[in-house]
Amino acid sequence: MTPVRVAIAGASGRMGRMLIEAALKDEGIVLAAAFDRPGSAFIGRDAGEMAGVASGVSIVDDAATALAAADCLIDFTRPEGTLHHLALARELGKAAVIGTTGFDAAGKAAVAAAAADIPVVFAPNMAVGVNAVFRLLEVAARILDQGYDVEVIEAHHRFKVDAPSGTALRMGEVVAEALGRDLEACAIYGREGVTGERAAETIGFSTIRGGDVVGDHTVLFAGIGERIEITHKSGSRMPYALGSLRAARFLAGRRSGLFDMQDVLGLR
Ligand SMILES: NC(=O)C1=CN([C@@H]2O[C@H](COP(=O)(O)OP(=O)(O)OC[C@H]3O[C@@H](n4cnc5c(N)ncnc54)[C@H](OP(=O)(O)O)[C@@H]3O)[C@@H](O)[C@H]2O)C=CC1
Ligand SMILES: O=C(O)C1=N[C@H](C(=O)O)C[C@H](O)C1
Repeated sequence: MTPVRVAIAGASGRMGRMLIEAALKDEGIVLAAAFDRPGSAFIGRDAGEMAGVASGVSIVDDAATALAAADCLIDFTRPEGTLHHLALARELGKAAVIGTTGFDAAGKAAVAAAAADIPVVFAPNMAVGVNAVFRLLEVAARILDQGYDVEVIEAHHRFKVDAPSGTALRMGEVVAEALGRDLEACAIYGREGVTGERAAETIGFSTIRGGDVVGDHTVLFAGIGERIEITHKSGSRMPYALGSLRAARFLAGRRSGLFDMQDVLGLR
């Protein structure tokens, strides 16, 4: 199969570096370009430098030039950056894999609109294990639909800027959907003061931030006399990177459409 040429946004970021390392080891992928924001101290440096490899690809600051050299954008930056890069990908007719989290409703709608013209994988977590957990949660929620309080607890490193994590929110959506609830109406984000007793239909979210925690997620189903916890713990960012490259290969040859990792993994 022809290798997929990828352009990696946010090349010097935690995920950007991991994606570059993974792309350089993957025979089905060509690192066509890596880019960062204008003014970044990393512009002009070899993209493989941080992985200890000479890639021959310099980090550039011109997203359009980077995308022109590629088949697929891979973007783990911030919502405003991603939407800018996605608009360029749309103009140039390139595919996009988006891992960025923290979008508001308008941002999500903009991603969906772009997918009318180009193929897009948009997922808050690219790791295979987390996507397996989404399915386990569906099953658990259907069985534990009476008498169990649902709480989503997540922990991440001190540098993370959005909360709850995109993964925690998706876990809440999966459980809410399985229980026939509307997450927007039933979510409780943190508690403080005299809150009163817990309302049965709510889904609670708790966020921990500290140190270098890569990403831990637990969904707790708490009943009277027993508790069930479904937990995923990330020990490395590599599973996110490998899932993203799998997503880039999945998009090859597709003309348009909005997909997530459940599609990529054939779990629908
Ligand atoms: N879907 C998934 O599987 C995963 C998703 N994520 C998500 O990916 C995103 C990035 O995470 P992480 O790599 O840890 O973050 P980092 O802060 O380490 O990296 C972000 C990168 O994006 C760049 N950037 C920031 N803002 C903009 C902008 N407005 N325009 C262009 N580039 C920008 C940064 O450049 P600069 O340094 O100049 O600011 C940096 O290179 C987050 O939303 C996170 O939640 C993370 C892991 C897995
Ligand atoms: O910012 C991170 O690090 C992560 N973000 C994603 C999220 O918000 O769910 C995925 C993973 O948990 C790591």
